[in-house]
Amino acid sequence: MTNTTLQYYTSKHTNTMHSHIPFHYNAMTKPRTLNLTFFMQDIQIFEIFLAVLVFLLIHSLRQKRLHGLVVWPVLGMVPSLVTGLRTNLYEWITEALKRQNGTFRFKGPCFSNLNCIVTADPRNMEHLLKTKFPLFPKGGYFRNTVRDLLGDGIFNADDDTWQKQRKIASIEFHSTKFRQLTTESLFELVHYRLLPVLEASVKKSVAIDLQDILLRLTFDNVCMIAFGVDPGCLRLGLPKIPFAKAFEDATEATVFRFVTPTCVWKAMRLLNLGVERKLKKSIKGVDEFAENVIRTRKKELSLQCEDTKNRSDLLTVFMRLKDENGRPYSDKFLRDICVNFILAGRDTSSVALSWFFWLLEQNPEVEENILAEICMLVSQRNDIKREEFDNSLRFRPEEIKKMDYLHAALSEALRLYPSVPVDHKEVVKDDTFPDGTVLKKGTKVIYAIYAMGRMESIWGKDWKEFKPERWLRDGRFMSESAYKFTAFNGGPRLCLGKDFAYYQMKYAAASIIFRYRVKVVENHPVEPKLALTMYMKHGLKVNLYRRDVAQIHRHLGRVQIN
Ligand code: HEM
Repeated sequence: MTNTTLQYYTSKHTNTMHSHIPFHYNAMTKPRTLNLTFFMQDIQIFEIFLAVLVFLLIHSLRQKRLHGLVVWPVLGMVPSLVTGLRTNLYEWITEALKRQNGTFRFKGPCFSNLNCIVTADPRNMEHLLKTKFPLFPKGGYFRNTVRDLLGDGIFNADDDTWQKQRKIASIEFHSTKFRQLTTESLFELVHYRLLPVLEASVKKSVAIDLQDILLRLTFDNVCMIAFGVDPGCLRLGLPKIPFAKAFEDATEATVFRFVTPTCVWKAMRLLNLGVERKLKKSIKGVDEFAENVIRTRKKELSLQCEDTKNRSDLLTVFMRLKDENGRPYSDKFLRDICVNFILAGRDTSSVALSWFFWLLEQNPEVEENILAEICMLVSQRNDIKREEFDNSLRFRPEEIKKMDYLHAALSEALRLYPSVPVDHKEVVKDDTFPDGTVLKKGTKVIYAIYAMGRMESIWGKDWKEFKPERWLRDGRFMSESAYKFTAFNGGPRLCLGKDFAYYQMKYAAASIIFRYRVKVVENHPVEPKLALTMYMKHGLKVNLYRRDVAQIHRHLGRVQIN
């Protein structure tokens, strides 16, 4: 660079915005001249950098005002999402939705599969789940991502394949025989397995992971309903069960696909690498178990054993039926049906119960009210004396059904901590949401169930409070619109197991609360895990203490005893 050029730079910079920068030029010293040149170039780069930064800042603030989140060039909203992932993603979504009046468009990099509409607006929910139901199937993206594990089962199916399964399963779920199966299997599990495991921990004075124990309970229970087989996860010693482990690994590895670019996980599957290798292995474990049960059941059915005639589990029900061509359903289809029901009922009730017990500890007045309701109901029995109310008490189905306050408390826990925190649909035809959001064919829609339970516009100013009373009118449980309280989905795809889930949760909760006080271990961290279901990331470590009989009798004393 010549001196003239240098002078040009010098005068430009000293005369304009950088006149404040100290600058000494000595034409006799060549190396100094060079240093100076670089220094000046640095200043230019710095200027450009500063200008870009200011531009980005103004642009980002404008975008944030428009979209609720900062939109970066190329990366879109991904940097904000990373912040959410490092803290609590569900809270992050909730805050973004609150800023944007219930709906926002998430913009990811154009090459990613992250672009979607996120909503928590009840008007949109009704539109999505009921009014325009055919326009919003699960869609190809979801189906392809979970097909290896779920096949063509109810969770993963749309249109005719879904309708067929839904119809048969719905008839089955409402049949007397099935209700009998669910009540009896739960009774056995609670009294002969759950309570002995809990009592053992009390005797040894050791803390237990209540979430793990409840997961074992619901896993055994749903396997009895779907396959008619008890895997025996919930037993003293809490054994490792290969099928349960394979199922857990397979779901975790499948979830991983949602956060991996499609081409990447497909390449990994092809090359049998990493998580995909684990997924393949665990699906093999699930399949082997299913094949074995299906083979044995077929044999039993062909022999017309007396035992099989009374079976009302889903596998046996579907095995007795024929498809539209008059042929028995294939083994693969039977496997898909059972695996999907296990997924649906495996962890949803147990994680809901875990959050419920955690909330209960912070709201002792709610626990007292539940205990009072239980005592009031059992005191109405005319075949038992007050002195006989002890650990051996077993609730009757009609008593469980009448536990309105407990029902309300569980609904309140599900409002704040829904087992399925977010769900997804795909748009198959251009449409517009009632709130004016334009939806193009192929757009993914995420409905934020967790956020919906925390909207002041839906639940009022006291939305933060754990308040079962908000569900009660004159002491009776009053359900809320499925498009405001979306924990069980709504419309034609409303959770099929909702009634059973409430019965199961109420039975297990009442049986525990009647006998024990549940105390969370001091400083035990409680936060949600990122998964399809809202697990507690570190489980729920608790100590159990036998309930004081005097406390039970105090409640009983307040009600009329026969
Ligand atoms: C607290 C407990 C439960 C909650 C919060 C819950 C929630 C849900 C939700 C949100 C869906 C919609 C999922 C989707 O389509 O993406 C669903 C569907 C379903 N649930 Fe549940 N569920 C619970 C327990 C159960 C249980 C115990 C069973 C069965 C034993 C069950 C069976 C089903 C089935 C079969 C579907 C699919 C319905 C369809 O697509 O037509 N659920 N559930």
